[in-house]
Amino acid sequence: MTRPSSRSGHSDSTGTAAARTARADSAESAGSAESADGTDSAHGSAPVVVGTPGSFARSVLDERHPALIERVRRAVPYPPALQRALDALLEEITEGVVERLADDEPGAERWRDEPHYGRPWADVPFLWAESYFYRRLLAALGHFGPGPWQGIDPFAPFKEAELTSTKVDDELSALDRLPGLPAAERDRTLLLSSLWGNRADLGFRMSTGSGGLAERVPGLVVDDSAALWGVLDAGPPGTVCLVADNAGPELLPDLVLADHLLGSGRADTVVLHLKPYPYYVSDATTADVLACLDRLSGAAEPAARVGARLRQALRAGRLVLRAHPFSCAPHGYGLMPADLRDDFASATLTIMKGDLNYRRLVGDRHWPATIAFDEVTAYFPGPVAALRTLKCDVVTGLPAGTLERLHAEAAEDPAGSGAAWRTSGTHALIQVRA
Ligand SMILES: O=P(O)(O)OC[C@@]1(O)O[C@H](CO)[C@@H](O)[C@@H]1O
Repeated sequence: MTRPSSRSGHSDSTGTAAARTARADSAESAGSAESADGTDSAHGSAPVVVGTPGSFARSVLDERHPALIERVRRAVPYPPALQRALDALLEEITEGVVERLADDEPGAERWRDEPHYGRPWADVPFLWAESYFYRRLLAALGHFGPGPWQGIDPFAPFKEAELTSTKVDDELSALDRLPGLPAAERDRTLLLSSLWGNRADLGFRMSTGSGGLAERVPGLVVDDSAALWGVLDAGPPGTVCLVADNAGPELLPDLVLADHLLGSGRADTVVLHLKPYPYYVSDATTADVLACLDRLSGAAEPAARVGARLRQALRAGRLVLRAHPFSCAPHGYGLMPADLRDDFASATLTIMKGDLNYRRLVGDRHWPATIAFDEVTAYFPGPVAALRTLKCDVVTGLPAGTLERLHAEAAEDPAGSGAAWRTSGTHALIQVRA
């Protein structure tokens, strides 16, 4: 069942978007350390990712976005007027320049002063272009209404197919092996399940050999998990902010991890940050959390018990859902508004899930892969961890030896593109700045 998501748009509580972007751009053009996304670095700022010909970003703009329009068109029987709006968007992103939202589009005023209109989509910051593409797609499909398509999630068919697959039942049944594990192994298993869930395949299987977690560990290029638990165990339980990424196969292990943090005394409150509207195809909204709770409650034990505890935690205010408009903003967290900054500053730890949140956390830039994670997250107002499978060019905090090994492996792989480890989802990282 697809629950209509709430009506909202990208609000900007730090003055107009243009003022922020102009300030950041001028800072960047002045060569100061502050970058267009607010991330500071002693190294100054690396080049912002744009759709350079032949780049991964360009393949997303030229191939993935047009393909997504066709997937959405096939999955939902939209009427002729919305089909025509999809046609117009497809033509614009493949042959045109960035156009404004229509003046009568709900929330258009928050995008009006952005500085990228009239430029080719490939020339503007990739993070901005992707975010704006999804906002334009929802506009084309009447998501913000008024009208019969208001609140309809165009990606619901894809999310539903993932969540109802029998593979999820198999994975959830593996939870029955958790109670028998030593506490430290339970911690590790649930953390790795949440991490690899970002690869959109549940990782509860604790067994080695069958593609279980042990087999995936070689793809872990940075593992700061000990530091993560160290932050959580350093004092009395407080608030953990879990910034969610994808729904279904990623959100389920994220929710199980949240239940574990609450149940093992690592957190007295978990604030689950969601998207206020459908975004990047599978990003999780409140409707997706409710669908996951239904899925858990309908599964065999112990998954059903986890679902019941999470429902109780929601009712008791120990699990809090948050859908801040900035979660769908086309900027890095370096430009986050004050209220969101306060959330993260007051948390024992903020856990950022997934590739997009990583890009927004460190800054969507071609950083040297070995630049310290602490350095590019120095602006962040509290302890922060990233759990992410690598699905784009941006990476930081790699030990030099690891980078050399990855380059050597890529060079030996005749089929490889030389940088597949950066974008294929086969590698992952757990990074912490305490
Ligand atoms: O945040 P997620 O879901 O882990 O990954 C999202 C993402 O990898 O998909 C896009 C390519 O389609 C990237 O630009 C973006 O970072």
